[in-house]
Amino acid sequence: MAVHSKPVLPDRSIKRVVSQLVDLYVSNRTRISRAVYLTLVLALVNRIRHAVSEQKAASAREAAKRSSGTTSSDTPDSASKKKVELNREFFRSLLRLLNIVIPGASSKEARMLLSHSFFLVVRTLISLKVAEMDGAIVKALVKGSGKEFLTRIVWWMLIAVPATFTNSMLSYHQAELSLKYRTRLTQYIHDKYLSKLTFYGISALDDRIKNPDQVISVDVAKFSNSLAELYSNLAKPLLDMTIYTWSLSKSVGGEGVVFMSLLVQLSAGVMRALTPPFGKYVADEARLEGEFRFQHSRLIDHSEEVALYHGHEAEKDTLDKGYFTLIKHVNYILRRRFYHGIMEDFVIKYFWGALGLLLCSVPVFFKLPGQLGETISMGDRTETFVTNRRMLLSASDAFGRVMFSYREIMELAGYTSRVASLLDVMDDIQAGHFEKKLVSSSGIEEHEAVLKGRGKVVESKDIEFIDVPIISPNGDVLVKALSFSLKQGDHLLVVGPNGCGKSSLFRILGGLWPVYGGTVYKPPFTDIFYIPQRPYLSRGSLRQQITYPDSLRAVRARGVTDAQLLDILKILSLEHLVDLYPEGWDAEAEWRDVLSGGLQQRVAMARLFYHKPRYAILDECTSSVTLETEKVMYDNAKALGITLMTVSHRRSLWKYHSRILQFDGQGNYVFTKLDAEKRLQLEDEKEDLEVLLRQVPEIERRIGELTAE
Ligand SMILES: Nc1ncnc2c1ncn2[C@@H]1O[C@H](COP(=O)(O)OP(=O)(O)OP(=O)(O)O)[C@@H](O)[C@H]1O
Repeated sequence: MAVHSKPVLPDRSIKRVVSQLVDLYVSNRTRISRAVYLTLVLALVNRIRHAVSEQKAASAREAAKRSSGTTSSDTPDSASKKKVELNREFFRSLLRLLNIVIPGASSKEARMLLSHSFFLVVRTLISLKVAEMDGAIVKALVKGSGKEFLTRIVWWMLIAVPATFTNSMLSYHQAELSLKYRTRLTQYIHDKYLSKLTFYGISALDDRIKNPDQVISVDVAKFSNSLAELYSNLAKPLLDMTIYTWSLSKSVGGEGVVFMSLLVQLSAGVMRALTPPFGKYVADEARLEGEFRFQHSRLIDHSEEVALYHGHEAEKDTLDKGYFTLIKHVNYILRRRFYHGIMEDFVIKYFWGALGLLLCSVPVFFKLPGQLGETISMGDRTETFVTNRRMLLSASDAFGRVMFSYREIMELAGYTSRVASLLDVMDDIQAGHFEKKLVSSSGIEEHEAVLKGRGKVVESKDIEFIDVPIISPNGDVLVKALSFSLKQGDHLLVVGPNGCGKSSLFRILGGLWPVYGGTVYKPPFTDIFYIPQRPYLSRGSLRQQITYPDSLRAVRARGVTDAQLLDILKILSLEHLVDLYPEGWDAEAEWRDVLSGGLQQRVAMARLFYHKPRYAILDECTSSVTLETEKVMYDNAKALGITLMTVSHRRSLWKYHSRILQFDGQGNYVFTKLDAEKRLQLEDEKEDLEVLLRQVPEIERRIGELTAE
């Protein structure tokens, strides 16, 4: 007897335990389902809380770092080459840009986003309804009920009206949002870029941003587009996923959905790990595009010089190199996208599709508690299947789009990094912090220490430098400590060999370069006018060339008439310019090409006569005009009471000055009164002696020959 009972007992008890467990599960199914959902939601909330606190800690660390004066990555060019990842840095940058493009809850952008979101919800609800109607149509077909079928078709057509309107509205909103973001961002950048001489600092004093033009014109547009697109591509699928999964779980059971979601999550995790860093690729591509464009604009700017040198082959080499570097990179991205696309397609379309079908079959093969049970007819079963399948397709499509949007997010990260870097660098420059590759000659640490120092700038009527070093942006010390003073009416001549720092002195005076030490007393910026060797001719009318940077309204506000402007032109024998084009003063042209070098210098002088500043810096600005014109220019400038500060190698200009600052190119200088006549006489004598000295060997040789004879 005992022989029979031994194997049967455990079997029975296992069966009993299993059936008890199943009963227990079925009776508590709703509660278990809720518990599973609750656990998932809690885990999600916890994760978000953790991420937010991490973000806060990182921001605090960064703020502390900034206030202590160090930068996050002190290597030059770090902004353009830094890693692009979905990390804290990305979210910080994105948040900053979001605050700019959507400035507040009541802004136009926020309102449009709200209305966009409304239409996104409407579209999902319509799709849900369509899925149900789909099932009902098939059910009517299976049942063979023609009347019901036709009624359903009419409803189907009716729902198409709001559906198509919603779709068009979504596309319109997306394009409009992208445009609005771009406008906000461009305005913000323009305000910053063109204030406090930031545009100068970016190109001359800092080398982190190579092509600000590319970032402002192209990358900002791409960022705005990408952001607007991503919202639709992310918000809609997320909403779809939630709503469809919820509806599905009602008919196929919550556990099934949770189980499938876990599988999908797992495969998504694997996919993410295998996704190449597309964000970095995009940032690199944008940088290479910028460099290629820059090479082209250089060629346009210097076309005449290149043509005269017959330098087209050399330029072609440079352009080809730029282009092929870009194309090599783009090809590399294409190849990575190809392999990634295969994997993405397989997982999203086929693997998840199969999982979906399995899920849809649940109500067909298994009887779920709460279901209608035996009363399910063929038509109902078909309807459920078709509706579920449709919802599942939409849900998996939504999930697919969320997954695909990972790549879009990475691309957004690329543009975010480019645009945010520009903003960061502009902030740094406005705060007086520059990063530039230092000269490698010697004592980089010493240079770094000097570059960190700051001198004092005091506004005053006269000009005075007290122990001010002249240091180039890459740390080259041109003069260790310069001291001189200049009263109004003391005309100063600055001389010295090339590269000794003559123009740099005026860059400090003009506020372009920082004062690294000592004290500078100087009049306000508006009292000093600068004329360079190659005058800048702006885009615009002839009148604007004379009055630049004053606008027509400013000219009229000053009470200056065209007749007065013509008088200025007459002084410089430029009155014929007004007759050059039928439009006269309003004629617009590319003046840089229309006017010769000498004419351009005369126009620049006319500008000086119009502005009549207290001080004028004349940096080799008469190199292309005749001595007579030069005389007219200087005599008239002095007659207007302008104190002149001239950089020139021309001796003919000495007589207009009473002070001289002479650099020797070795870091030394002399500042004295200038008696032009005496100095000219001395220079003449010196030159005569030098000629004699050069003849001495010849004379000695001749004497030797004569003695030998
Ligand atoms: N933006 C810049 N970045 C780095 N170095 C610069 C920059 N501008 C000028 N320098 C350097 O500073 C030094 C002095 O230049 P500066 O223009 O003052 O010379 P200069 O005495 O006026 O010469 P020149 O008579 O040839 O005009 C040069 O070696 C130049 O290369």
